Amino acid sequence: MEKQTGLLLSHLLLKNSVFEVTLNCSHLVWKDLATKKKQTSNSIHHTFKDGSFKCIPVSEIIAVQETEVDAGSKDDGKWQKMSLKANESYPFGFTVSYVERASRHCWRCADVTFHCPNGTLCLQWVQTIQERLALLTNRPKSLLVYINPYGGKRQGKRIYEKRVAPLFSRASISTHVIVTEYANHARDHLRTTADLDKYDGVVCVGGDGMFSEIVHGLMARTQMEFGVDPNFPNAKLMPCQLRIGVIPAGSTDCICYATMGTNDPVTSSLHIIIGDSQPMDICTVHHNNTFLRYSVSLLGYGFYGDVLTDSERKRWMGPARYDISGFKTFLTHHHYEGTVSFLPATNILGTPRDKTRCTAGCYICQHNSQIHSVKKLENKEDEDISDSGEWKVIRGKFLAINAANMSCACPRSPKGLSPAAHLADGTADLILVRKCSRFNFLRHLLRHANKDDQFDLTFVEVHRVKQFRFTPRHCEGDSELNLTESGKRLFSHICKDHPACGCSPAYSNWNCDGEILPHAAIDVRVHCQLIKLFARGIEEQPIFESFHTSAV
Ligand SMILES: Nc1ncnc2c1ncn2[C@@H]1O[C@H](COP(=O)(O)OP(=O)(O)OP(=O)(O)O)[C@@H](O)[C@H]1O
Repeated sequence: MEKQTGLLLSHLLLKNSVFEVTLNCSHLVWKDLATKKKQTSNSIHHTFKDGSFKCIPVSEIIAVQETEVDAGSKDDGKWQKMSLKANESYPFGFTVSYVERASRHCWRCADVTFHCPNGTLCLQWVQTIQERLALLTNRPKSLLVYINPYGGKRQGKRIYEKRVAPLFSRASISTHVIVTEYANHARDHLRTTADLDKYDGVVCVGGDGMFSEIVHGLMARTQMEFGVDPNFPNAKLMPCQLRIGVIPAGSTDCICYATMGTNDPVTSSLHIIIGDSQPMDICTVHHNNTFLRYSVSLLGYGFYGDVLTDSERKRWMGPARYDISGFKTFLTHHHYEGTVSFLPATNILGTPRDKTRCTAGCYICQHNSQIHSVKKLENKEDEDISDSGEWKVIRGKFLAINAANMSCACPRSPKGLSPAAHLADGTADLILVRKCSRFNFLRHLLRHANKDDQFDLTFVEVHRVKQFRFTPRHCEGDSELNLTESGKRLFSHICKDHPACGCSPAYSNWNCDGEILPHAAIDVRVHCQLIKLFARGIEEQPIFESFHTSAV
């Protein structure tokens, strides 16, 4: 065995074979000595699959610990077949737990147990790997965890206890767990009493609503600490320091799909453990210079507002309520009149019609956020916003007005509302679906799930924006309308209560990340990278296929 500048190289026993095991600053590699010759001549993928060669980044090692050699025989039947001689020659063992990629962006925690000829060597391996892990300062050591026991199928507590807590414990992460007792419990605790200095991150176990609670709590706390008044629409909001982890246990889990490509609790846990970091933009929503809410994923007026309003009355149905309310809202086919004004995002990379997607290490997010940072440093952030000449105004009748801060992909809509939207580029995609026939609207909706472009329709337009405003017609300074205002409001309620009525109500509600806003007239502004998640964006392909050759 040699140890040179942080590198270990040993011949260790793995199952029945002797492997050459090496550790350098960035990778742990093991090769079956018996098949080493074959590896150099054959396809590396083949040798990878048969277990005779493996290379893992140190950054994806979860933990390492000494192992009772006898324990190995319980794990793997093949071990028992090992010759007595080999067993006697390698009486010490250590187990490395690491991230392994499964299908559909899912990650698993895999274990490999190496057997050593002596205790000193075994200890040296364990200590050296632990030293390397200790150098990874991005990993959380202490987490504050909120569990919503009523999200989704009410499995939050069970998911955490059975699938997440054991992984945190294996990675030696300490946790303080709070099971929420009422809606907004987590938000209020974070905003006021939580001792945030004690933690390296906040984890929520629940759905998108629970994530939104955490964002609101952390954002409120951060702005309070820095003396920023969020009621001021042009306030320069301060970014939250603590990263947020999301363990999916909700109905839609849009945030997990957008940031990890799956809603698998183990995958989320592993992203948290290895300390991944994915910045995200946040929208502020104001009404008449009063702060209403933050939005992270979707703001939807018209169709998506009506679906949410209806589905909230059907909470008892569980996740099925979205399909039923969606179908019902589609049939009612209401349109809404109003004015949309927006500030297009200019001088940046990317458009909503791009074929490229926001993926792990997204170049567009990096590039555009740099432009934002430079403007911020030069205090020129508001230059384009104050230039009223750049604002565009569209007045009309709309079936839906959506602002997507991310693709909003989920199993119901695999491409998402805006497939090319970015998580952290400082913009949102504003999608306007004008009044059209029910058939045409169905064509648009169906295109969210097939290969056709949902924006390539005459009644649909999409704009990448930094800021937008919506004023429903009944709120516009129109004297004729003002006279009939109260009558229209009453009329709209009658229509909403009786969906069979053919006419459209005067106004819809805004669906803000699954919450109904109390006002239809809103001002929205995108803030670049205000929060960070324990995630890395969706990986395009299993990275082991690209890194293994250089690492060997
Ligand atoms: N103990 C609790 N009792 C009642 N409501 C709660 C509790 N804890 C959290 N909530 C609220 O429940 C709402 C829904 O929770 P959550 O987002 O976890 O699940 P969901 O709505 O089923 O999933 P999704 O948001 O992904 O559709 C949230 O808005 C949250 O504020």
